[in-house]
Amino acid sequence: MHFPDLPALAEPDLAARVQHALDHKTKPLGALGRIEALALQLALVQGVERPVLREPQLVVYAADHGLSRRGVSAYPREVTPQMVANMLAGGAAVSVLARQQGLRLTIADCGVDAPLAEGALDLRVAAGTADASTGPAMSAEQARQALHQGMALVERLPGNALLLGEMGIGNTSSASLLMQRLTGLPLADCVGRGTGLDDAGLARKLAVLAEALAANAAAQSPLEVGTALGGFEILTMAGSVIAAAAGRRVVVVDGFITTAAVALAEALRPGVLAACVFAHRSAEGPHARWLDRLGARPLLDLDLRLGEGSGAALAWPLLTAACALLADMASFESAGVSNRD
Ligand SMILES: Cc1cc2ncn([C@H]3O[C@H](COP(=O)(O)O)[C@@H](O)[C@H]3O)c2cc1C
Ligand SMILES: O=C(O)c1cccnc1
Repeated sequence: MHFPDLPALAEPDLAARVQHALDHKTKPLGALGRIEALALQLALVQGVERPVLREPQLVVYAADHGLSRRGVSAYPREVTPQMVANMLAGGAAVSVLARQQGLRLTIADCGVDAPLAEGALDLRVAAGTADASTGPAMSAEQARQALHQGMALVERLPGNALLLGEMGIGNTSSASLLMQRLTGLPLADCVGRGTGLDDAGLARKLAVLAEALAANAAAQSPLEVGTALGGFEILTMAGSVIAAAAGRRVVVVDGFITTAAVALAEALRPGVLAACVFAHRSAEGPHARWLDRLGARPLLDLDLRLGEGSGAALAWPLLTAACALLADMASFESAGVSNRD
């Protein structure tokens, strides 16, 4: 499988110029804290001293999972198409936030187990994955198709920012399985309550996911692991992350499931992480641990555990603020403010 080359984002000269500009703004040195680091990252992603964010695209990647028939979620499988309809009708949390933040919202059906909803983008691979507790979730060909469609989608979208969202009952299970295989941590450290499982539900989820690991132990490479344990929405998203990073777009990562897509993308095409801004630390138990492993420091910590791209949308104004401050704040010199010695 061929993935595009990534631009070299670590340009020491550019980084030094942007840091110099930030250091000479009218504020105590470093006083805008992580907003300064964010501005620098956005400059490096775009390869310019003054990054400008244009036509941000929030894409919700939706699909069903064979595992959702095994009692791994607190909610039934039918919720996936129902929520897709709700998103398209404007009533989901992500619909409200996208509207409020001026983000264009695309609902990409990557493999929902229902007919294509009117208004959804058709990236359907199949009507849900196979049950990963008994074998691979998808075929190698399906994995390739999902990755390709994710890359092609980004190449068609305008703008220079991709905000990741997802919908798919059971997809915290797929994300947990990917986390286990990509980090090597014990399964129990990779599994959370998802939509709100109780203790008995969590124990059941753990047992089913242990079966899935055993059934797919032969998968070795990142592509094989994604094929065996992924979902169509997660692989499509991973393809989009690679294409976005290759095209110098910033990727705004949401919660646990989108982190799975980004971690898989990083395993497939090392370097994509440099283009990723992690919006928030999800309340899904293992998310904090995975972020640590990735060396990622999320912007927000709001106890969100929704997905859909809701956290990415909530963090969006911080990115636009970082660009505005870098572009428009006066320097000590231009404003005639005395700098420290
Ligand atoms: C009404 C509803 C709206 C949602 N929006 C996002 N999710 C989130 O919950 C699902 C993952 O959790 P699990 O693995 O436990 O099924 C995903 O669809 C995710 O986007 C929702 C879940 C529900 C029930
Ligand atoms: O962190 C997330 O994205 C998440 C957590 C629980 C359920 N759905 C999504």
